Amino acid sequence: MPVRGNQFKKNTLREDALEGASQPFKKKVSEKREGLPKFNFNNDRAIKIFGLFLLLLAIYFLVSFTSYLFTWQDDQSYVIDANGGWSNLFKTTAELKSNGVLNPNIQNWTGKLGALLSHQFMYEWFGLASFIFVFVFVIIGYRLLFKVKLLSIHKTLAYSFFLLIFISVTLGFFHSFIGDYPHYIEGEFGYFSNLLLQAQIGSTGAAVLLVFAGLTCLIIAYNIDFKLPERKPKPITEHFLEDDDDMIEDEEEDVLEDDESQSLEDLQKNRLVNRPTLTTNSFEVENTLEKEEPVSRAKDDFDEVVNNISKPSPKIEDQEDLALTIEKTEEEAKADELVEQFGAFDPTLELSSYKNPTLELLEQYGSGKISVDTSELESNKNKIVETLNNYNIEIDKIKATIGPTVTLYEIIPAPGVRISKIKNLEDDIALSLAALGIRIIAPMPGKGTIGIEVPNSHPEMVSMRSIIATEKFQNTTMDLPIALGKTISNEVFIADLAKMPHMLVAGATGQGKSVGINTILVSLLYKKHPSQLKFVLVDPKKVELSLFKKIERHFLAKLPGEDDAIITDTKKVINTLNSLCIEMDQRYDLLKEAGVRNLKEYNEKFIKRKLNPNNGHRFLPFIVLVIDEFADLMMTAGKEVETPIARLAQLARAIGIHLVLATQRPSVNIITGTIKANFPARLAFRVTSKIDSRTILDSGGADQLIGKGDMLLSTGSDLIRLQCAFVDTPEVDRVTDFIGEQRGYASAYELPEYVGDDGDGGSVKDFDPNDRDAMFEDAARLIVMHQQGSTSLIQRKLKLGYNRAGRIIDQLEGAGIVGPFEGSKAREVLIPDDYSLEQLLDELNKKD
Ligand SMILES: Nc1ncnc2c1ncn2[C@@H]1O[C@H](COP(=O)(O)OP(=O)(O)OP(=O)(O)O)[C@@H](O)[C@H]1O
Repeated sequence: MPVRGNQFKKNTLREDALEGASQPFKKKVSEKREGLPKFNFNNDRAIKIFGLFLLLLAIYFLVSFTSYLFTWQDDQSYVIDANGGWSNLFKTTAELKSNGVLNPNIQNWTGKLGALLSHQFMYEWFGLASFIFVFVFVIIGYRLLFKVKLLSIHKTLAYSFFLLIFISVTLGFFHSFIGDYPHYIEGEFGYFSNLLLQAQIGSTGAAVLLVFAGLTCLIIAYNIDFKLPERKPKPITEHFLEDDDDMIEDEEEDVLEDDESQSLEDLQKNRLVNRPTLTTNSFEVENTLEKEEPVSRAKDDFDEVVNNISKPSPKIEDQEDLALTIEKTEEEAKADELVEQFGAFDPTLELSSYKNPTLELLEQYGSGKISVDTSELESNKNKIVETLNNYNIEIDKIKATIGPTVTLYEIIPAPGVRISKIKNLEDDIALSLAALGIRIIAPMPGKGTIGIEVPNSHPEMVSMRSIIATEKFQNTTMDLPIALGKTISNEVFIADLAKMPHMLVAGATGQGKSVGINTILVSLLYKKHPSQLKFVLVDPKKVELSLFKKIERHFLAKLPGEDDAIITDTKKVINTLNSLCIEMDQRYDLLKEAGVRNLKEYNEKFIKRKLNPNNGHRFLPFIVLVIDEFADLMMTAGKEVETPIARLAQLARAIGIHLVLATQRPSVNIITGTIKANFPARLAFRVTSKIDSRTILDSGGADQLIGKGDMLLSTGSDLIRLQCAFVDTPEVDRVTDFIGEQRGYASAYELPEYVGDDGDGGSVKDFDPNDRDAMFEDAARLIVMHQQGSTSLIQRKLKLGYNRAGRIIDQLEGAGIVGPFEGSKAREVLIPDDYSLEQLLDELNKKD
């Protein structure tokens, strides 16, 4: 039975492994876990306790049933129904005696309860087949307590149920030939079932039925073949046959003797070859747990199976079975074997105890119901009709859709009225309705109507909580769902940032832009696991995004060696953007190697263990770059910022890097043509001029919004008016606290290092022996010892980050210790042994 690695690697071990590693963190957690744990079914502890209970119950049943085989006669007068049965459990000796119990001193090794239980199961129910219950309890209990799958629970239950009945009835069948009374061999169930069967179909019928049931079960379980013995071709002469047989026997004996002479040695060798695979298996599993590295864990799994696969597979003996077998490539076979052994790779396993923020952290503002009274609707309708009539525009029909901030009046003009005429009267209509924020949509896309949006006199706030709580959000299958708010017809609006794939956000100061960005970030935090998503946050104002600092070890990405995960300095922004470009290029290389087109396919392949982590493959989280005040950056750095942003926006879609740029000043020198062209999704809060609205949306309208989260979302073709979900700073604070207090990764997600134009970037040609990494020699020895030029080996054994290990391998290449990068294969090791390596290292040291 293969060991299910993923099961081994569940919480318990990991948390133990962590104990030594991060004391301060542990302290925090224990502080948090004051009070008694809640017991619900999902509670891991409750499951373990239940598992333990089942295992102990199995032992109790086993002892009680076994003891029953020897003591049933002594205890019989106590357990039989005629003398009280189960009710005897609580009776005193005197009462028992008066009930006719001959021997109140119970002989069963598990006491009165055991005697009653075993009588119930063995005599009254299923006889000897009752031992199956012990087996079932062990399988389930073991699984729940140790999280190790001995057998499939479904199959165990199904087969046990069948066997319980089958064995009981079969034993009853045979017992019926010896005696005509129920016995603990088959139990009353087996006995009476048999009586019934024999009465209906006779002994022969019952026998046939039992054989049929038994064989059917075997066929279902093992798909056994029924083959008649083959007739051997007739020998030509008897004499020849005898000689031949002798010859064959002699030969076989020789072979056997030879075998014996070899056998001990061979056996030992075989054991040496085969055993370590198994022991490494369990050992490595634990080891990787301590290291907490999902990539190296997957890699160890991979290595093992490569070992296993290279072992000769058992010979196919039955040549005549012409069943069609579909050949799998070696890669696929490897992947299948890995999945079979360890289960699919689970990126969330490293932080398996991570909990998404709860709904209670968010505030419920307002009643959640829209309150627009009919008099307001009526008066607005009359004003619209009057105004239009003043301009000789006849209306056929008018209907209102009430939204949280505005009400949409849809008008069907009388035949012959030109739509452009109404559009031209926009300002006049707004004036006569005396309301700010009127927007005329003529015509309504997809409908033959004209829309007039009129703000409600009492706008309803849309709280983030009310959106997050909806089924639509909870059940969404979007990759990066952002709960933007509600539409004009009061429907929850959720967009997928992964599909957008980048977004420009603009709005004058105080109109809800910062709230909008928080809404986007919080939505994603409610939906994603830290292993699936990383934010790169740029906040030149230094205050807006500072709350997210707390989730650095969970959700933030930063440059290696940086202290602050939230970037406020322009120079660092440029480095980060370029670093993201490198990450993008690396991801493209990985995708190319994996032969897939996008991040989703890549990760699916990785999860199915079809990609070898030895070749640098890793689970790729989405990266969302948020720049809060883009205008500031463009003013100070211009092209230096624009170029990488444009590159990322153009190319990063497939590899899961998405950009959200926000600006107060949506002028053309900030939102340049290049940037605009690559940001099809634009979100506009109220802006101060029509020109600004055109810059951001390519149309007017944003200047006529009413502020406070009233916004327009343009997704290329559509323009949708939305009321942004409101999330206040204290709520964001609570959400980030909730996440920050949980166990996180050792550090933020490390982006590739970007050295800038003047740096050397660790290139081979620039290898300088004086500028070697401190771990250079250790890495060299490791590589030569293993004769395997792999970055991940260095990463794993020396416990280094990916980037540093990558730099060291480049330096090793520069020093001539490993060969150049060879795509999917590990690099060639150019130094054959330790001795040659030490000589080379000496030489390098002399050059210092
Ligand atoms: N979705 C919303 N629903 C209700 N009120 C909102 C909403 N968004 C913003 N507001 C109100 O508007 C105020 C200003 O919002 P916010 O701080 O987001 O503006 P801003 O555009 O980011 O301003 P600045 O650019 O100066 O930071 C908030 O304090 C809140 O009172």
